[in-house]
Amino acid sequence: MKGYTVPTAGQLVGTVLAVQANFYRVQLDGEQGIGNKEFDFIPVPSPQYPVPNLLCTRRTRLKKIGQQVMVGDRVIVEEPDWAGGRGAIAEVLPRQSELDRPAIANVHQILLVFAVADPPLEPVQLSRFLIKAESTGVDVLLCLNKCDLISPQEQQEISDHLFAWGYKPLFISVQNEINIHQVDEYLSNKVTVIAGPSGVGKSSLINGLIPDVNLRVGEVSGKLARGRHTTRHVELFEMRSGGLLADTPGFNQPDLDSSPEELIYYFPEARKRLEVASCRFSDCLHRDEPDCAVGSDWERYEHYLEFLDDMIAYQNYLKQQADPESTLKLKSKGKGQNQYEPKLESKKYRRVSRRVQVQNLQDLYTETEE
Ligand SMILES: Nc1nc2c(ncn2[C@@H]2O[C@H](COP(=O)(O)OP(=O)(O)OP(=O)(O)O)[C@@H](O)[C@H]2O)c(=O)[nH]1
Ligand SMILES: [Zn+2]
Repeated sequence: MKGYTVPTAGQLVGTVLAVQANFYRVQLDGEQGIGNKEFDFIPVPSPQYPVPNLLCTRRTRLKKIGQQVMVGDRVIVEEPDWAGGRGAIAEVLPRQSELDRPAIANVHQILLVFAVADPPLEPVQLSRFLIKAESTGVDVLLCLNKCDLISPQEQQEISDHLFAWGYKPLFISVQNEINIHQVDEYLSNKVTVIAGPSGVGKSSLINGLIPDVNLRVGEVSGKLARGRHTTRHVELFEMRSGGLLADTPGFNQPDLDSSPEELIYYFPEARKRLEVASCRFSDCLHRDEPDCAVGSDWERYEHYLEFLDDMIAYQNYLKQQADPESTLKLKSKGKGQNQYEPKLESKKYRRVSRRVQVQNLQDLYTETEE
């Protein structure tokens, strides 16, 4: 082992990879010494942490001003203790973006993974995930796994549909190692969140991208930031390519909870039309209004109408809830579909209450870290 050198010039900047009890695991930037052969810091890189990380506390000053530190945050680290692998976070740099589920700052892109077969590709479900991803405002990458299960013709058909939707999917096969290097390339030096329904091969893919992550494919436990009590745990994993990857807690149908007016902008093919023309009415919902610039002659129009109905129903529900005279209650029919029924007793909105529960856990988690 070589001696360790402490960089003198400039500040130490790094990225928060995980929050553990009262500590923040910070990966220091390459130019600060990590990855730079002149420096050979302790702790020594391990297969689990290819780049040495510092376990940091949060400066009292940050606590006083109520500055939270979240996974993905870019931070300035002071008082590095290289031998002990410790440091202190002195400052949080301004966030470029902030996702709430999972709670990660500065995400560059969402990698949406679906399978072309087994489970079958369901257009409405894919659309729903795409809409949810688009609504975050970060870039969306679409990977279609298990391409070993379909013919080139079938692949072409899917590709044509998705092109009409405004996407250019990358067909991959984790099993046959098709285009995996391409995924690695897309993710290199970026912060990516992976999402997608169950069984499409996310864990298998992550296994291939992250060294020694030891995911047990097809099992419930041992998964990357997933499983029974891991929904609130968020962590960025270091990829061979230098990128950082976070998994999302498993969910099959993401909630569409933005406002109905925004929905159209989450469809790239419709958004394109609105970039070159305007509807007659500024509050046009693009259903049957006269002189609508969006129109109905596009493949996903039916999806749009379905999601719009969901969102309007959800908004009405929220209004009803605010009204103490409310007589409606929401019943989830599963698969993201909701139904409003006369309220028998004053119960809380189930889906919201579940989310509130998770949020409370998250708050609790953050609080205990203070
Ligand atoms: N044919 C084929 N099967 C694959 C491929 N990739 C993964 N699988 C299989 O698909 C099944 C599901 O894979 P997982 O990696 O557990 O899927 P997941 O998306 O993580 O699923 P959840 O953990 O439920 O969210 C496993 O049996 C894999 O072996 C592929 O490229 N081709
Ligand atoms: Zn319109």
